Amino acid sequence: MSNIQTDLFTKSKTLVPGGVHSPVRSFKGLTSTPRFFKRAEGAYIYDVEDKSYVDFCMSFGPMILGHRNPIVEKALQEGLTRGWSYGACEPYSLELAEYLISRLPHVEQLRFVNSGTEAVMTALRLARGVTGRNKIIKFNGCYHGHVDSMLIKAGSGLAGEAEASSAGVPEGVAHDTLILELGDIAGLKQCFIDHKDQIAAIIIEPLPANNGLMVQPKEFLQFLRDITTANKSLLIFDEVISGFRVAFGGMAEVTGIKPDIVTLGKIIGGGLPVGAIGASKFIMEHLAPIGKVYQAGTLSANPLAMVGGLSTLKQMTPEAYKKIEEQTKKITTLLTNWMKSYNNGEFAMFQVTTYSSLFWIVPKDNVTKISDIPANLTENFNKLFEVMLERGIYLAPNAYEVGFVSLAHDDSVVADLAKRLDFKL
Ligand SMILES: Cc1ncc(COP(=O)(O)O)c(C=O)c1O
Ligand SMILES: NCC(=O)CCC(=O)O
Repeated sequence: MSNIQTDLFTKSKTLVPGGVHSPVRSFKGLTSTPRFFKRAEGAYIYDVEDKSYVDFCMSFGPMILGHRNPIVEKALQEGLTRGWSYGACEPYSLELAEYLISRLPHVEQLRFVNSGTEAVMTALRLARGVTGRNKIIKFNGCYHGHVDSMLIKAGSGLAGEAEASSAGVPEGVAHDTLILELGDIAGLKQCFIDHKDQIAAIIIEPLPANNGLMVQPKEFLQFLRDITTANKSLLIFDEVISGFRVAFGGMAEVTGIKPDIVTLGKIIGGGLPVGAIGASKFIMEHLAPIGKVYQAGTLSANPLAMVGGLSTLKQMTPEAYKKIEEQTKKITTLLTNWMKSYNNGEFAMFQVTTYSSLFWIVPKDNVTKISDIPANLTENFNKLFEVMLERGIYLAPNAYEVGFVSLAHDDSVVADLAKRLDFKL
């Protein structure tokens, strides 16, 4: 590692806590220090010394077309000439809203915010406002952004920690979050008995992808739908990662299960800061200015972000989804075979769990809940990560984060990946 990178990190640590603006960038537990990147293009990201990396972090998901997609870039350049924030009504959010609503059968209205975290924060307040109840059920290992009440047994940067919960969350807030294990049907039934008429909503990542990739059986999601309906509680699908990633309509489309409220983010901004809450007109009209649930934002529905989102989504055709899944298969097969043969089987314990264009490198198959995750995951992942980094392959720097493939990961990138791994295709 060169001094240029370590010097930047040293400087960064004097200016920013831990040297990072988000903990999952920090290379915690790794031998190397964070790479500082100066530009990105297609499937590649380039550090300040101009070393290229095949990027499988892809900004943690939004860049489904790859970096600097020319159509998005042109739309953004045109957008810039119109000014980039008005704090007033504009037509660009209507176009994006119309595009989304016409394709999401469970959404009649939506509201744009600036991040997935804001979307979840609003969804929870809305669920409470609609039902007049306070308690929310969340699942161990699911991450819903850095909302106080959701930072209890959360995933992402808290995954794998003994407590997996944040300091600074008042007891009163935590009291209203009920934590269950994924798949625990008996526990859920009991919970609805113990807290009769108090549960506002169940929130779940219908494809949990923040504690590794813990694919849930459809029957479990259907059970959540049924038990919430039976108890007049709401079902919130947090599709910040899975929305427009696994299919245009996310896991709601894949499973045919309709949530009452959906939270969106990442891809719907195409790499600019956007989140959204969507639901029926009845639920959404509980929001101010019509309803009594307050929600607001200076930069909400930022015109440039709206244009970034729409120009991204318009390129996600059924063929595009087919293509990205084909490329993911090629990449994960290559990685699996390489790991089997590398250095006398040093990484042979790993396999690659894949769902659509997401993947997770893990020493076990069929992980559906936290207790299935092998204890040796981080130790082995950290070794693998360093080898990959050295060879110019950038995974998210944490064993519990998933890998993201983009449409820019074409066959030439797959061939280059093989070359970087010294692996014959
Ligand atoms: C499922 C899920 N919900 C919410 C969030 C929070 O989104 P943001 O980081 O944009 O605040 C994330 C972020 O990774 C997420 O994966
Ligand atoms: N899977 C977790 C994230 O995407 C969050 C990224 C961040 O908080 O920086």
